[in-house]
Amino acid sequence: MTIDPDPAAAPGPHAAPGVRVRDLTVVYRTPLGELPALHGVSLAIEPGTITGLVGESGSGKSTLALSLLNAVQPPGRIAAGQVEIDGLGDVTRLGGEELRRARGRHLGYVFQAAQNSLNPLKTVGKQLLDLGRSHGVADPAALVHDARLLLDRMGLPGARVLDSCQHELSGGMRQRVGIMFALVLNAHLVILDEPTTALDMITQAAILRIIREIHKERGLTTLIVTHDIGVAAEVTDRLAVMYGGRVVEHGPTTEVLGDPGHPYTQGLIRAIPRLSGDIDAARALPGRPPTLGTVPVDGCVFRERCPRRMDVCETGEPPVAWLGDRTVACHAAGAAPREKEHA
Ligand SMILES: Nc1ncnc2c1ncn2[C@@H]1O[C@H](COP(=O)(O)OP(=O)(O)OP(=O)(O)O)[C@@H](O)[C@H]1O
Repeated sequence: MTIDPDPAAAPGPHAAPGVRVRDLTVVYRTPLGELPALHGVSLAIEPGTITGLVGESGSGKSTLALSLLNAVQPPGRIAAGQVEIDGLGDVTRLGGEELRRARGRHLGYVFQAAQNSLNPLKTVGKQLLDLGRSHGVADPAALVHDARLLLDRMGLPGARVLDSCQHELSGGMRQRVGIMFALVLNAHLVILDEPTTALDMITQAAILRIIREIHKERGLTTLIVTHDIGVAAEVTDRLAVMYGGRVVEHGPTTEVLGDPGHPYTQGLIRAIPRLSGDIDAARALPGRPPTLGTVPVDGCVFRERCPRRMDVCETGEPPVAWLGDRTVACHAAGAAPREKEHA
């Protein structure tokens, strides 16, 4: 595919960008006032990796993913912090035309609601050409060719899908169309929010494999949001675990899942039968995750559900401790022998 040169495009065409999120706070306006969905989040996404964002519903995964595109919508807003992306700078300061061009060309994305985000009145092919035009693609035929190949690769009849409108496609087909749109402009930072939730297990496994292949072939940096630890285990190199608007653990996926350092990660893993190996050993995490209105203001946000709660957890925000290559935000991390997965 040929794309006109973009003077604002600083990174080399094949450079996988790194991302540094610093002290990011995002608030939503609620009847109780503005409340933080992300509270001082810092996270470094390494170039060339597939990073997974995991955590229960409401932990802030989608809000963080949207922040990387500076796409948090009212009643939400980025209240503090930066999102520094190699080649783009601090995207929280981008707006208007600069931001529009960054999305699509540099930042490919598919949001959670992608199954329903197509224009119902236009064929997929027409929408593809609109996308190409709005991003200055010089060779529309090559764009269509690339899109068809991507769709074929994901097990869809590419030519027919391009000629179809949204209502002619199943939820799983639409989801794959969304992934195609995220990849077709050759962006080097790709953000996929729950990319495979509408797919059956076999198709899901195939799509995850293809996402990984394309990630490698093109030298991408990829962020995948999922509530499914199995998906994260299958496809990611690194894992960031979120709870109550914080990243509580972050590191290589094999380490985070193999020897979780945060009591919340330990609980998440124990709750999954297929990783625990024994269905009887799977135990749901007691209690429920907090909502915006119930996240504790002081101390550790996880303490109400934590089996290792100490006095200091009531008042002190947990410091970030390094465990090898990993960060763990817990007062107890490293202080005592950790629970084993089946303990
Ligand atoms: N438009 C909004 N208005 C008010 N609160 C919101 C809005 N969007 C999200 N929130 C709140 O912000 C918090 C984080 O939501 P977010 O969608 O980022 O979490 P998530 O981990 O992606 O959840 P899920 O897995 O259910 O998508 C939640 O408490 C949610 O209720």
